[in-house]
Parts: sequence; structure tokens; C-alpha cells
Amino acid sequence: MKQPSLHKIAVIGGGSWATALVKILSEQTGNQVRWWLRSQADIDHIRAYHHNPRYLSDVFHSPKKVKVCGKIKDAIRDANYIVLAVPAAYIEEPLQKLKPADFSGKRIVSAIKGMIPEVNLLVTDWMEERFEVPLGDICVIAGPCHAEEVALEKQSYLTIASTNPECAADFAKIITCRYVTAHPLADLYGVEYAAVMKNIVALACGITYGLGYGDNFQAVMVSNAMQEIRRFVTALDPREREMSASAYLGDLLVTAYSQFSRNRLFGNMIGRGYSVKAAQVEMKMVAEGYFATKSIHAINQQLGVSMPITDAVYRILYEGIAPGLVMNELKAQLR
Ligand SMILES: NC(=O)c1ccc[n+]([C@@H]2O[C@H](COP(=O)([O-])OP(=O)(O)OC[C@H]3O[C@@H](n4cnc5c(N)ncnc54)[C@H](O)[C@@H]3O)[C@@H](O)[C@H]2O)c1
Ligand SMILES: O=P(O)(O)OC[C@H](O)CO
Repeated sequence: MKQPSLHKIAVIGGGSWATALVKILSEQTGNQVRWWLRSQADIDHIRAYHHNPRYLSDVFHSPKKVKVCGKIKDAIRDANYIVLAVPAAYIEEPLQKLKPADFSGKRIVSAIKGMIPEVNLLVTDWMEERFEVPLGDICVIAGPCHAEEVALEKQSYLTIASTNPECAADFAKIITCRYVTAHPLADLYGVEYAAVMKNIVALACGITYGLGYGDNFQAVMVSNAMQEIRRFVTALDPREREMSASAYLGDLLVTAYSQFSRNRLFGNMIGRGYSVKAAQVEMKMVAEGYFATKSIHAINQQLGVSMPITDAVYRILYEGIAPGLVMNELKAQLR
């Protein structure tokens, strides 16, 4: 696909990551962004005051570079890239009226670190199945990068993964800006599954902290989790991959340890005795790991990989077993 010099990029989503991506992508002179958000009130606010009232509200969005759209078709019509940044559990709704023809000739970029819960599919596979987008026209944005730090323009790194090296390299160039460096990688599935699974690990870390476990335990759990992710990803897509690279290990570490992690925060509330419902109500943001736990657990019913950490989180969140009891049993399985 020949790349134009002016990149028209549609960003779909109104949360923190979409807001950060709009900021990053509109930094480059050659990029024009059309931004779709679900809430009309938020759209009106951004048009009037040039910042998102709900997420990262200190970030200014230049009206010259960023056009806000209430209709998704207006956002994607002329776009050569469509960036999806809505949590996986809610991505179906904004896209439901679109047809495969609406995506034809466009590249799709998934910024989502989650799975479509009803069908247990990665977002890239789902886009291929549902909208007939060739896998070679899809890439994912991965790597340790919290929206909150992008808002502060702190140096961050992204990995753009695709089965098509050209697609990954092109978008890596487009998203690189003053404070974000992006590199391409050929391992689409490995990166995408690792990004989904690190959220489950962050839940586990949050739960154990909530229960009173400390840094020593967490370091062992994160090490074991890396091995668990490697076993699962290798069973699904066996190939040589450097799991200590930032797209895998780096992303796991930032989510497991950062003060900004949604998943860790959610887990922490569960560990401190909140019910799942209460934790969801309390959080203004979405913890993808909650949905991912069910999907990865379901996929593993067929694979049969040893996954003590995912199993532990599943038992707590979906079988209602007391976190203290489950983590006490997990203790015996870690090395
Ligand atoms: N926040 C980050 O730093 C970050 C970094 C990398 C990747 N991601 C990924 O980006 C994706 C978006 O996450 P986020 O952090 O921007 O989300 P968020 O938690 O900041 O915002 C929640 C988003 O979910 C939408 N939403 C909430 N409830 C909804 C509902 N019932 N129906 C429809 N939409 C609903 C909101 O409109 C909003 O867009 C996730 O897959 C996440 O894993 C986030
Ligand atoms: O760290 P979390 O749980 O907020 O997840 C957000 C991103 O995936 C971090 O790269």
C-alpha cells in the first residue's frame, strides 16, 4: 500500500489512551486527526475548550490538527489509518453499523490490550473476521506506555507489531514524536497476547498487595507470570521471541508496579475486600484484565497450559472464592 505524505488518522475512543494517542499523533506536522467520542457532551466540550473534560483534561488539542466527530463514519471516511482505543468489551458498539466496505483500503491500528469477551478473540482476529480486514493491513500498539505519562510528555517507548513489516514500520514512523519513540516488530500474536495477559498479572499483584503481601512476593509472582505468559503464547504460536523485550516484559512491569495501573488498582480493591461490582463502580476507568481473565481461562481449557496465576485470578473474580484463600494456595506453586 503506497503511503501518502499527509496521514489522515481516525482515533476511536474517548478514554485516557485515546486522549493520549490524539495528543501523540497530532504532534507530527504530517498528521491530521479525526477523533470520534461516544459522548456528545464531551464532543461539545472539546470543540469549545479543546480538552477532554473527563480524561487527561490538562492536555490541549489544537483545533487546527484535531477535528472532533460525533459520527463514526465522518471520522473514518477519508482516513488512511483507523486507531481503535476503546476497551475491547465495548468496541463492538461503536462499530456495529459499519460494513467491511467502510474499512476497505485503510489500515487498522489496535491500541486495545484486551479481547472481545463474547467470542474470546484478539481484536486483530476479530477485525479480520468481522470486517474482512486483511491481517497484513492491521497492526497493534504495544509497549509500556501509560496515558498519564504521555500527558506529561515523559519519554516513552512503543512497539508497533504486525504480520506485515511494512505496515508496522510505517505506523511506527507516524506515531513517533518528541517524547515517544516507536519501533516495529513482526510478532503480532505474541505481543497482543502478552499485552492482554499482563493485565491479569497486574490484577494478581493488586490483590496480593491488598491482602498485605509485599515487594518480595510480588517480584516472585511477576517472574513466574513472565514464564506463564511465555508458556501460553508459545503453545498458541510457537516461534523464537525475546520475551525480555519491552513489548513483553516492559509492559508487564509497568502495569504490575505503576501507580497509574488501572488493573493493579482494581485488584487492590478486590484484595482489600471490595466485591467485583463495588470495585467496578468505584473505578472511573476500565480494567481490561477483568474480561481478559475469563477469555484466557476459556482458551486455556483447550490448551491445558499450566497457568496458576491466571487460574487464581479467575477463581477470585468468577468463582467468588476468597482472595486470601486462593493466594495462600498460589503461594505453594510459585518458585
Ligand atoms: N490508559 C492507558 O494508559 C493505556 C495504555 C495502553 C493501552 N491501553 C488500552 O487502551 C484501551 C482503552 O483504555 P483506556 O485506558 O483509554 O480506558 P479508560 O479506562 O481511560 O476509559 C474508559 C473508556 O471506556 C469507555 N466505556 C466505559 N464504559 C463503557 C460502556 N459501558 N460502553 C461503552 N464504552 C464504555 C469510555 O467511554 C472510555 O472511552 C484499553 O484496551 C487499554 O488496555 C490503555
Ligand atoms: O497499566 P494499566 O492496567 O492501566 O493498563 C494500561 C496499559 O496497558 C499500560 O501499557
